[in-house]
Formats: sequence, C-alpha cells, structure tokens
Amino acid sequence: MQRRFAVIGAGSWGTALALVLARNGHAVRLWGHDARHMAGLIQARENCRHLAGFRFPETLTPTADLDAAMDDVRDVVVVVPSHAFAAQLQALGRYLPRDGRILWGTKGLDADSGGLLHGLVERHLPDHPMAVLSGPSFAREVAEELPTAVTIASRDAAFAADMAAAFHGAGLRPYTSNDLVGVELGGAVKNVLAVATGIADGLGLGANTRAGLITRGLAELTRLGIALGAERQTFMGLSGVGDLILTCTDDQSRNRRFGLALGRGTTIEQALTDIGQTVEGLRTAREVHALAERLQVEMPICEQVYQVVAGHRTASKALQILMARTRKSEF
Ligand SMILES: NC(=O)C1=CN([C@@H]2O[C@H](COP(=O)(O)OP(=O)(O)OC[C@H]3O[C@@H](n4cnc5c(N)ncnc54)[C@H](O)[C@@H]3O)[C@@H](O)[C@H]2O)C=CC1
Ligand SMILES: O=C(CO)COP(=O)(O)O
Repeated sequence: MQRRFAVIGAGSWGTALALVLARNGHAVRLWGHDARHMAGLIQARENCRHLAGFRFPETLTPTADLDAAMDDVRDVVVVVPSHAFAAQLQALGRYLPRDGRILWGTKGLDADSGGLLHGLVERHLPDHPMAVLSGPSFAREVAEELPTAVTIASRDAAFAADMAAAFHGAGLRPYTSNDLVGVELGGAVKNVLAVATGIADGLGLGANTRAGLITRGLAELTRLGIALGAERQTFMGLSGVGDLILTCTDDQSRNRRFGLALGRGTTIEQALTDIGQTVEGLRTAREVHALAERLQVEMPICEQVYQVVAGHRTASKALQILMARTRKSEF
C-alpha cells in the first residue's frame, strides 16, 4: 500500500532512505534544515536532473519547509545526527497527528543524558509507535540499490512489520526485531569501535590487531547491552556484529576514516574538516565512557578511544595499555 512519508534530515542517510521509499512508490517529502542544500535539490527536481547521481523519483519532493513536509503525514522517518535529535523531536511535536508514528535511522546516544534515543522519543513524542532502523548500510550503496540487509526494531511488532514492508525492495531487505535497546546500542557503539580499528590501522598495525579489536569490541558492546536489558543474540545480528564488521573494515566509514587520520597523527579538528560529514563516534565515545562508568561495565577499547579523543592519551599509548591489561578468561 502506498503511503505518505516525511523524511526529516537530508544528509546522506536521510536522502538514501527517502530514495528507497520513493522508489517503492510512496509519496515522500524530504526535509533538510540547510536551505541552500534544499534549494539545490528542489532545482534539480524541477529540471529533471539527478539527485546525488541518482534518478530523481517522481514521488520524492524535497523541501526546506517543515510545515509543508509534515502536512497530512502520519509516518515520520528521522535521520538527523544524534546531537540534533532531541531538538528535532521537539520541533516535530506540534505537527505529529495523534496516530503519528516515528522511525529513526540516527545512530548515536542522547548528547545530554547519554541515554538511548528511544528515551528522547518517549519524552518528546509520548504514546506514538516507534522503531529504529539499523544495520550494515552505507548510504551510497543503499542509494545504488546494492543488496543490503537491515533490522527494524520496535516494541510494537505490527509497526515494525509495517515499516519493514514499506522499505522492502530490490535493494533493501529489512528484518524485524523486538529488541529496541540492543539494536539501538549496536548502531551507536560500533561507531566508537570503528574509530578504534581506524586508529590501529592508521598506526600501521596488522590484520591480527583489527580482528582482535572487532572481536573484543563485540564482547564489550554485548556486556553493555546486557546491563541495559538487551538480548545477547541481537549483538550477533545485523545491527551488532554485522554493522561492526562493515564499519570497522571498510573505508567508506567516516568513523573508521576518522580513526585512521588520528592514528596517522592528524589532529581531531583537521580530521573532521577533511571528512566534512557526521562522525558520530567522537561524541559517542564520551557518552559510552560515562554510561559504562555509571553502569560499572568494563569497556576497555571504548575507554581508550575516549581517552584518545579527549586528548588525554596518544593512540600508541592507548594500544599499549590495552595489551598490558591483566590476563583474563575470554568468556
Ligand atoms: N551515511 C550513512 O551511511 C549512514 C548514516 N547513519 C546515521 O544517520 C545519521 C545522519 O548521518 P548522515 O546522513 O550520514 O550525515 P551527513 O553528514 O551526510 O548529513 C547530516 C545532515 O544533518 C543536517 N544537520 C546538521 N545539524 C542539524 C541540525 N541541528 N538539525 C537538523 N539537521 C541537521 C546537515 O545539514 C546534513 O544534511 C547519523 O546518526 C549516522 O550515524 C546510519 C546509517 C548509514
Ligand atoms: O552506519 C553506517 C553504516 O552502517 C555508516 O557508518 P559511518 O557513519 O562510520 O560512515
């Protein structure tokens, strides 16, 4: 069934998700806060040009006007960076109808409380069905319709199934889950671990180091998840080990490239400027550090990433500390 969607956030991921929905025949309004960027998209559509190299579907309407984007819309897809998530939900509050439903593609934690993003949805848009879409999915590959599998998690199984049907197409296969916490957490923490593996590769360490960091990173992600009430098996799925492998091993990842730059001795500011896009892992490293401390969960790799990005430690010193930790049983 064709429906109307508002996609809020016209960066690479919001644009890719809007393309998926529009190609599936849904009427999609893509809203972005950057008026100049949106004017370019509107003009491209009017002139029947392409959107970031992709044919502009008839069903996709870009706009910088939130009133127009939200007019008569029930299903909202929020894809702004995590630092803007709370403010964006507040702005949406006055538009969302009583039966409105929210899905987000943002991967990160709440910048203020360090909590998961569903807590913000519960606070700002209470009593609306909500879901997160996460998993190994570089925006460009999704826009190119290269086969991609993701997870849509919601405590409302009917909503997850409905959203999975809306996004399902030639290039995107969504699975469903009821483990909202586990799926959200995997998407947030993998960014910190991608910075870690990037740092190691930037230092010129080998394939053994990378595989060790990914595996032990998965162990600490799982520990934190269980402390937060997630299900262990979620971390063996697409939003856990799947996204971890993708982001830690492929240079399309901005978080991995950020780590690579730090490992090679580039400053944080220069690395961010060179990447020129959202690097969630920087902020999330601080939030995971605080969360792990609060819950008394041992997360040595994330902790060392935090120490490096906070400027307390060099990358090579952080690696030395990890290797010298007290020996312990693997499981
Ligand atoms: N690019 C990707 O492959 C994927 C990204 N994500 C997640 O999606 C989220 C968005 O990332 P991208 O689209 O890739 O980032 P991006 O860097 O491509 O775009 C970010 C967009 O957010 C907008 N923005 C910045 N500050 C804002 C604010 N205060 N209010 C509203 N909009 C604001 C910018 O104008 C820009 O359009 C992140 O949490 C990221 O981790 C998730 C899966 C894949
Ligand atoms: O989340 C992503 C792929 O699943 C994108 O990762 P980066 O933000 O590191 O580019």
